[in-house]
Amino acid sequence: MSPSTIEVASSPSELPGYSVSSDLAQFPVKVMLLPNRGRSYIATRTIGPQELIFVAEPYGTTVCDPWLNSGVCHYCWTTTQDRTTQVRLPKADKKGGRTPDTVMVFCDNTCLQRFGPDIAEAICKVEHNVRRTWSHHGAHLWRYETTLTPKSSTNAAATDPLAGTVRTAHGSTPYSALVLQAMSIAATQEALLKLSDQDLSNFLNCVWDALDGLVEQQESHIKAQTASVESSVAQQQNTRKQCQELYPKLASHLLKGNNNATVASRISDDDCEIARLITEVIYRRQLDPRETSRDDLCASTEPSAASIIQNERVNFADYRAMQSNELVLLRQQLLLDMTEQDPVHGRDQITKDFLEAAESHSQFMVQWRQLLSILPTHLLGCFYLYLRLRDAYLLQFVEEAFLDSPSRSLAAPAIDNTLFRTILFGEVANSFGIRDSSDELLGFAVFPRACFFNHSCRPNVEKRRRQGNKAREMEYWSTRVIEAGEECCISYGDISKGRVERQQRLEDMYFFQCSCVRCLEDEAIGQE
Ligand SMILES: C[S@@+](CC[C@H](N)C(=O)[O-])C[C@H]1O[C@@H](n2cnc3c(N)ncnc32)[C@H](O)[C@@H]1O
Repeated sequence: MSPSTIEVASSPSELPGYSVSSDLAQFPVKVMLLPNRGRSYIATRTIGPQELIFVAEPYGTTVCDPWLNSGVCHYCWTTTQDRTTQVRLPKADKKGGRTPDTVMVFCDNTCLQRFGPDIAEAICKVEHNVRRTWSHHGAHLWRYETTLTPKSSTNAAATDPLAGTVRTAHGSTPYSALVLQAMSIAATQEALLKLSDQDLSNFLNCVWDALDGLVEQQESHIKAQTASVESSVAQQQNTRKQCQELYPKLASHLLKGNNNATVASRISDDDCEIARLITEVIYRRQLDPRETSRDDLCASTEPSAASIIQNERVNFADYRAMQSNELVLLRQQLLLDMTEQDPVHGRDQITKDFLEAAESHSQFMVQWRQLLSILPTHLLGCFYLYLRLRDAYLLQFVEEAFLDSPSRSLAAPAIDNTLFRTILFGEVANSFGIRDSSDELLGFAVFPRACFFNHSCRPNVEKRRRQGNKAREMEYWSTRVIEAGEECCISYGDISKGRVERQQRLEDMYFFQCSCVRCLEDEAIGQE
């Protein structure tokens, strides 16, 4: 068995079906691989000062929580207080129900149409479910298929429904085997830190695949019930209730211990922001026919297909091509966990919660909890976010299955750990903050094709938001003459400090050691 892998290409042209579009070809830059700096934009000709050299459109966006209700447009990020033109979603129930909390605001219907009304509606539904408080109330409604086995069981995989098998490309693997495989790669935090990228990646694939297998097995029972044509009203209600309880129960069971304690609502505003961005990306990908028929399109000789590829707008292949920061983030968080008791993140309390394994009832759960005990708190937070999203999507799936008339809205999205990790760890250190004229952070967005701009503490390119109806896009302007073949760099934030402070900030926030010309010069003359 080999665990799933995340596809990270070293150059976009290595991706199947990925071609730099004619849109990109019009700009005087191209992507090249540079020693120790990865891929970067290089000038293809001499660029004059104050030239527009690149325009990027976002693929995933989110407005920060404090601004949700304030009139910041989810499409163009301008602020409008004109309630006569504003569109606020979700819309109030026509039957006169409670006015729902605003999740998205658009300047007007034009901005909504440009964003995509279906996607906006779907994001609002997901947000509603993501914010649902998890508690153990009513958890008895969820019953595992078989009786849980006692602690002494030696053949957990055969008898414990939570220790079943995971479907992989190479057949079925017991969850317990995946957990043991992860433990054989690293059984302590110190060992984890010493792993090569490849081994750490294998380790993470085992852990995430085991989690996926566990939740998919449980979800499949509910999905099977919704598929049953003869399901009576009573059965439907029961399925809905079971669905409502599945994820709180699983989270409690898998991440905290089966002690019937309340599963605290762990979702924070930050998590909701990222959940909205992930959902937008998932829906944009789902609506993109190239994602499902990319190979067919590439093979087709139809002019229409060829022109889609040629003129393609930013798409999920671009997103997938971004550098994933999963491994560096894990190492950073692990070090943080090991070196300091972090009162801000409540490490002690969370660890205690997660490791409350008093009621371990199977060999598998003992091993699973051992594995959890070495993972950084941050990763456990990612598990929670993942379960939250799967919960929200499952609720939507069940609601749709029982609708009397087919819904006009988008179908509940599908998600697995590979897709989730690609989106989440692609966003980390790759998204751009969106600020207003007074430098207030309004939200953030991922511009996949702009992610090839490397950083320099003496940049020759600056980014500006476009104006008017293109305000969602980002422009990149040269700040001086750039010679043909020269690297085009922006700055990743504040470059006003001394070398040591600048480099420390880049390492903490963006996980790399800056080797820009200014840093090298500063270092050569001993400038701190
Ligand atoms: C947004 S990405 C830029 C594109 C990236 N080079 C790639 O191949 O995908 C940021 C990453 O590029 C590299 N990078 C950017 N600026 C750099 C610099 N000044 N010195 C060294 N590495 C840099 C680091 O690996 C950083 O994590």
